[in-house]
Amino acid sequence: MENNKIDPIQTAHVLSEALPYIQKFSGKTIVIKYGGNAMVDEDLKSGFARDIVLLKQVGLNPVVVHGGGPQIGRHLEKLGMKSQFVDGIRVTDSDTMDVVEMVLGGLVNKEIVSLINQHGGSAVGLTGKDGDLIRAKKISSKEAATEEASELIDMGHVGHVDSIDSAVVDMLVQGDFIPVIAPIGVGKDGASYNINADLVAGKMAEILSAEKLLLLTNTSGLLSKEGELLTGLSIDEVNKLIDDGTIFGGMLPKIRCAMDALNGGVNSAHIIDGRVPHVVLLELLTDKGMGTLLVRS
Ligand SMILES: Nc1ncnc2c1ncn2[C@@H]1O[C@H](COP(=O)(O)OP(=O)(O)O)[C@@H](O)[C@H]1O
Ligand SMILES: CC(=O)N[C@@H](CCC(=O)OP(=O)(O)O)C(=O)O
Repeated sequence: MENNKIDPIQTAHVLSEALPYIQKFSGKTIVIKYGGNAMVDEDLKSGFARDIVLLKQVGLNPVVVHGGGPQIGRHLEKLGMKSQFVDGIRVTDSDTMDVVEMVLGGLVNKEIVSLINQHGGSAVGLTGKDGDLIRAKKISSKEAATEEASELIDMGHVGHVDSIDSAVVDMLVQGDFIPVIAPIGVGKDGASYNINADLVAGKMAEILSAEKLLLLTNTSGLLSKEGELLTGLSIDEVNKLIDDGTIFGGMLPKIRCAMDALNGGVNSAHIIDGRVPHVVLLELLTDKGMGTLLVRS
């Protein structure tokens, strides 16, 4: 009887608060990166899927790009395989690539698709191979090198986005489907590439001229060394935080891709806490700004 405690007038007020946002974002594309660390429990996953359906229902065009790093890690562990990371990027040999493709393109992608469809949406799952959506190029050892590393590491099947042909995504959006994209790219020779999901989401937002890029992760946003939430940051401020080590690990590709998306014309990028129920609705359709907002200048 939890619902009895909620003031109905307050509920109506919250619903009414959504109107200007629905009007502002109607017909606009919102790219939502759903990180593996935000897929914490069944209720959260189901709530996320429901919110995506709601966005579509009120006229926004959500495009989901998902990760699944922890899920890949768990499956590699079951198989007795180890992972090495360089700056938050997984070194991916051929055997690891097989597992990445199975977990991201299979398990994780289809779970999200299925949840969205259970809530009345029409989701279609894709990897970058479908419709030649994401062309990838292998990242070179030099590109992957960190300042501390004394030797160059071959990253194997790790790619960066060479180009995106959004035809298949455009077709799905026009047909009122919700695209759900796994971050696997295809090389010129047809080989699979493992691409950090943040990078795919950033480029996808740019190519689709998205209004917003939302990055759902497992922190309340970008934090200072003292643990305070930072927001309204410009590119210069972010660069300083990278240089002084405030931003590290998995946050590095996230921040870099958000900055690239802003430079590429996306209006705003937000790093938000995917562990907060309905964080997508809170960010998009209420007055309460969530997490870290990144701006061009
Ligand atoms: N300045 C920072 N603020 C918040 N998190 C940070 C920061 N620097 C590094 N991180 C790390 O980045 C992680 C988020 O990246 P990642 O684990 O790759 O998430 P996801 O799987 O959602 O992409 C956080 O959990 C945190 O450990
Ligand atoms: C090259 C690379 O590191 N790829 C990532 C792809 C998944 C991902 O990005 O998942 P999250 O968003 O949940 O971190 C990986 O193998 O973990």
